[in-house]
This record gives sequence, C-alpha cells and structure tokens, in this order.
Amino acid sequence: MAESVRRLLGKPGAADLRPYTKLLEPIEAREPELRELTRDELTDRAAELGNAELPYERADLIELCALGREVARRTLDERPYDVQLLGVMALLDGHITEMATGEGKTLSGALAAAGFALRGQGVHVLSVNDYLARRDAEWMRPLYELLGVAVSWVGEESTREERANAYSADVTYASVSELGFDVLRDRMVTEENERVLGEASVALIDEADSVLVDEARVPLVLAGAAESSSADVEMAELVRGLTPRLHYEVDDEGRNVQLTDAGIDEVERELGDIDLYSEDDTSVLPRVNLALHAHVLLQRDVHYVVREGGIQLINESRGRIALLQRWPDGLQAAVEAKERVAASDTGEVLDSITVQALAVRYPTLCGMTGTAMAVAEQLREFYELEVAVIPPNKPCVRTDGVGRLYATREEKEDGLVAEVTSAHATGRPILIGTQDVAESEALAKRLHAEGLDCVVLNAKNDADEASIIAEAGTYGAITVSTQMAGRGTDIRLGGSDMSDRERVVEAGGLYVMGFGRYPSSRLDDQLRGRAGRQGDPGSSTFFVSADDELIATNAPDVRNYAVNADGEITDPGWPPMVDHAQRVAQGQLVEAHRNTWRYNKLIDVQRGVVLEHREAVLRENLGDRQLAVDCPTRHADLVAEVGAEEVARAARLITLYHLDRGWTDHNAFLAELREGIHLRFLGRRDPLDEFNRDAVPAFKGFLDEARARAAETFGQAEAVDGRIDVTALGIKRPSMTWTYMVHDHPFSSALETFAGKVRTALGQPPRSPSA
Ligand SMILES: Nc1ncnc2c1ncn2[C@@H]1O[C@H](COP(=O)(O)OP(=O)(O)OP(=O)(O)O)[C@@H](O)[C@H]1O
Repeated sequence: MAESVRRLLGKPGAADLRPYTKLLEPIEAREPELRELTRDELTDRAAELGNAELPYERADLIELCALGREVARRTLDERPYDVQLLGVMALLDGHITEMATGEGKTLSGALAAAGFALRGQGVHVLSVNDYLARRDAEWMRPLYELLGVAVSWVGEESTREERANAYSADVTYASVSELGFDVLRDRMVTEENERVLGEASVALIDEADSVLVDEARVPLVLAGAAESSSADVEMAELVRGLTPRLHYEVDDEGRNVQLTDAGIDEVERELGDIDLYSEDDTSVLPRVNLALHAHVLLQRDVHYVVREGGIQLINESRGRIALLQRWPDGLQAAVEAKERVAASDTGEVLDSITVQALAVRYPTLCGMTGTAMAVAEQLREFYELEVAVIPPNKPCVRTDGVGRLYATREEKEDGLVAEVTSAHATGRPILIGTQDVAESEALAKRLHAEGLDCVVLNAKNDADEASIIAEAGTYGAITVSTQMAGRGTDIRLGGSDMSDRERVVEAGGLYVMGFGRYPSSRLDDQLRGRAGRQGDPGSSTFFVSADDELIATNAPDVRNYAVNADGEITDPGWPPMVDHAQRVAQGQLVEAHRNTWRYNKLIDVQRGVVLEHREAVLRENLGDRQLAVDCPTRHADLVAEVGAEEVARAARLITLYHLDRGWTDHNAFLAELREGIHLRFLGRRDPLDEFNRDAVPAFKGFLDEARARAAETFGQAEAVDGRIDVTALGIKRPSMTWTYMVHDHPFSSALETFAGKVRTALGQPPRSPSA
C-alpha cells in the first residue's frame, strides 16, 4: 500500500476517514466543469445545496467540497488540499478534527461552516479571542460571499445592535467569552426583542481542546452594578511580616497554605490579642486566610502581572493576559492589597455559565485543533465527540529529540544556553517555550548576558504577538515565549515574507526548545508543532530538571540516577519516568474537571427550572396570570384603570425582577456553600453530598417565594396617568455591563487537596492518575 494511502487511513481510536477519502477522487473530477462557471453560477450552485436537510448525502457532499474548493481558489487564491477537504467532511459529521499547525484550519473551518449554513443551520465559529474572531471572519468573507452565505463577527466593543445584527448572519465568529456574555445577558432580558442571539444550532470551535477541556470548567460570570471593594491592607501587611515554615506551611503541591500554631499566636498577638477562633467574630480568620493565600500561593509574573496600576490575571492554559478575568472578589482584593494597587470595582454576580455548559447548548458541536487525540477520552466522556485525525498535507519531517534531563535547574539552564549558542551560530531560528512570564524574563536576561539577542513574547506584550510570532522564523532569530496555544499565527521560515527561506531551510529550519515540560503533553505538542510546518525541516527538544515542579512532585525518583560532569542524567531509564510525571499531572486536571462538572450539573438543573419559568413569563404572560390569581382585587382594579395590556407589562417586569433577584441571591448562596464546604470536608463527609444536601432544599421553595414576593410588590402598585410606575416599586434592573471569567483554581484546588487528605486519613491510597 502506498505510504500516502496508508497515512490517510488514520490512527486507531480515531474516527474512520475512509468514507471521506473515497470522495476525494470524484471531488477532483468535478473541478474542470466548475472552473468554467461564472461567479453567479457558482453562487447558484451553492444555493441548490440548500434544498435538502443535513446530513449531506454522498453526491451533495462531493458537490459541496468541489464548489468550496473552486470558490476558495477564486476568492483567496488558495486551492484547498485534499486533507483540508477531509477536515471539512469530518467537521460536517460533528467531529473534532486534529490538524497540525499551519495545515490551514481556518479555511477548512470556513468551508464546513458554510456547508452547515447552506443547509439552513445557524453557525457560531468560536475563537479563543476577539482578534482571531475578527481576523478569520474578515479573511474568509470573500469565500462566504461567493457561496451566498452571510458572515459576521462580534467583538468586545460591539454594541447591542451590532451584536444582534452579527448574530443574525448565517455564520458568526465570536470569542467564547463574548458569546458567554451574550448568552447570559439574553437570559435576563425583560422584552423578547432585547435578545441579541438567534437560533444558532452549530458551534464550530477553534482550538477545541483548549476550550472544551482546559477551560471547560471556567465559569463566565455576568456581573451587575459595580461598587468599589475595600482592599484589606491591614491583613496584607500583617501576613507580609510572617515567616515561612515558622508561621505558615505550604503543602507539597503548593496549593494550600495554613498557619502553624506559632503563626496563629503571632497573628492573634498582632491583632491585639484577639482569639482567631472566637465564635463571636468569625470574620477575622477568613480575612487572614485570604491574605495568606494571596501572599503565598499567588505569585507575581506567574499567576498575574501588575500592569497599568492594576492586577491582570494570566490565563494559565494559554500564557496570556485574561483581561476580563478575576479571582472571586475577596481574593482579588487581597492580591490588590498585597501589591499595593488600588482596589478594583466589584460587582454582584447575576448569573454564570461554564464554558462547558456554553458548548453543550448547541445540538451540533464540532471543532478543530492541532492536538486532540491526547484528550480523545475526555472529549468522548464530556461531549460525546469523536476525534478525526487528519494527516498533514506534506509529511512532517521534523525530528523530535528525547530531550535532556539535568539534576538541577541551573544545570538545565546552562545546558539550554549552550545548545542555543551552538545552534544560533549556524543561523537557525530558535523558539524557546517557557512555563511562565517570570521564567521567560529571567531566561531572556541570561541570554542577553551571554551576548544572545532575543525577543520575548509573554502575557506582558501579547498585543504584539502576531508580529513577533510571524518573524520567529527569520534567519538567526531567537524568540522566548510562554505557552503557544491559540497563538493563531504560523511561523514561516525565512521571516513573514519568506524572503530568506532557502538559507533557513539549509540551516535546518526552526529549532524549538522547551524549557521544561508542561503539565500536559498537548501543551508540549503545541510548542513542538511550531516547527515542521507544511513539510518544513525543523526539530524540537525539551530540557527538564529534577528540580522542575512537575518532576519533583510526580517523579522524584529520577534523582537516584547518576549524573555526568555537566549535571546531565543520561541513563535511558529517565524518559518514561518524566512521561509518567506528566500523566499524573494530567490525571489531576481531569479529576478537577470531573469535580466541577458534578457540581455544575445540579446548578444547571436548577437554572433550567428558573429559565423555563422565565420563558413562560416572557412569552406566555405567566406572571400576569399568576398575579390575577394571587391579588384578584388589585389586579381587577388596575385593569379597570389602565387596561389589561399595561397591567400585563407591569406584571411581567415585577415577576421577572423577583425571579432574577432570587436567582442572583441563590447563586451567591451556592458560591458560598461551595467555598465553605471544604471546611466541613475535614469532618470526613463527601463534599458533593454535603453540597447537594444544602443546595437542594435551598432551591425547593424558590419559585413559590419569587411568586409571593411578586404578589407583595404588585399589591402596592399604583396607577399614575394611565401607567404603572414600576421603578417606584423598587424594580430596578441591574446594569449588566461586564463579564469576567473567574479563575476556578482556589476552590477546586482546595477541594482536591482536602480530598487527598481525607483519603489519606481514611487509609485509602491516593487516586491513581488515570482514574
Ligand atoms: N490550500 C491552501 N493553499 C495555500 N495556502 C494555504 C492553504 N490553506 C491554508 N493556507 C495558508 O496556510 C497558512 C496557515 O493557515 P492557518 O492559519 O489557517 O493554519 P492553522 O492550521 O490554523 O495553523 P495554526 O495552528 O497556526 O492556527 C495561512 O497563511 C494560509 O493562507
């Protein structure tokens, strides 16, 4: 069997590509005829595809791909490769396609989106950020237009009208957070026509693993009227004076910090001989704990940066600044106090939705990424999605080294610098991936000190990322970067204009070096994948040390191997141990994901009940009907005075107000419950049971209570000049102006840590990484 055919048969465990490959020949056979068609004729042919339902039958699928190819050639001057068409077909079947960096996912995705749209489905193409949403929509616009498909995009700056217009297009590009914002806001409208989202039924997700797995449990939060929170400067200063190990202890994983007995004494003394555990004032201990958490566990330039006089979180799975992201309010204020910056505004949480819940709203889900196979099981477990591994257009000739393991971090750095020096002497462009901002800066400093000029790309300058990345393949370039997921710009050899390509190819192409392994093999692969694009030469290798957190925590035994004069461990036994360490870390992330999912399931059920009820109030006048029963006299009097329509309007606003108000309060209760539950955990009860035990009864009378409150308010309604003034009744809608993504870390990590402790206390073995 020819190698090219063997490659096309796909990997075990992945979706079968054979049905698609069989269509490649007939698709190609359509080409001569389609080339002769005028633009209008092409558009007409595309419209004809709309005369049937999904899924596409064989003949129509062939026609769609052939048309898509011709249209892309004419409008973008890019004739989609066979493998890109395989990607289109797999997406149309609702799969996650794995396509390597630079294989042209943007074009594949656009053709698939158009395919769905031609069959009458509304499509949302979800990107990881606004920049990519806009860029891709504009880039693909000529293609969509020729196919007769309306395309649009939404960005952070878009107004309500622009959003409504954008979502009414057949295909809308948006970032996950903007979409989340609109979904949450639409849930709180008081008039049906205030909604901006249409009826999209398909979500096509770019960087699908990052969104569906890494960020699945991140809640997007809709916040209401802002007010200023007060920074707890007193506590920040107090914990600043404490001594590690003497006054507090951090657990091995660096996820939990606790005062020691000496620390408790010290804090009590500093606060004027109070009793931290006094039943009379329970507010002090949480304040101390927050300040301690902020002081010890959240590190500047790792978890956040201080920029423009404020704290900006670093999104750990992408190494970027997460602009709208903040920690739960108390913690955010504690970090602000620690860094002595002004306290930022806080708001009341009106509602929230996790990225996962956002994704599963769509009847059809599909997506693309460079690295999906490694999370195939999770995609199946959480989303019932299959992965289709699309082979590269040209075979990948990149060589991936086993890597090097050193005993200490210093030796690792020395080893890397030596390798950079010798590779740089040949003119090869080098890309170094680091774990965090602080590390990227320290390494850049060292390289400069060695006379090696380099450019740094990290969360502090991510606005320039597209241009920095575009030039990373220039002859002699050295680029130091934090994680590469979702960077969305490919590295062309010889610079963005490829003018120097030959020289760079001769030198061996891009050399990717990882400064430490990431907690997930996918992140390693994303970094590696930057080299060897479209059959380019290139290589990759990772430098690790026994001191690296990942290794020290999960594979401490590597220390038993002998080291050579450079501090390098050369025994062939080490690579599997490092791989194992990474698998353990991955297992912990999956477990955390499962945990959040379990909590959210219950909350989602409750939210579903409220939303269904809300819908009936909005569309079917349920509030009015209920109030006519609950306050018959008042209702009748008001109808006589101002008419049924005006009463129905007021009834709707009053009922929705109390439903939303109740849900906001219930949300706050659930959040507190979740955060407080780990304390009870020490009592060795299952936290989820505990959570359900309280959350279920708390919701029990929810709808009745909202109804009773509405009746109470309605009872006081007065007619003035033929109208019912609801604001006079205290019905004021909160301003829903901003959203943020909460970092899930503090709670879930505490939960996991406590879970570990409980298991140990019960004499159970720690859970295995693959569990
Ligand atoms: N069929 C084609 N013919 C020629 N060039 C193409 C074709 N398809 C895509 N390209 C080009 O390849 C480059 C990479 O495309 P794209 O950015 O979509 O890749 P990607 O798979 O999304 O990579 P990344 O993982 O970096 O986001 C672009 O410059 C694009 O114009």
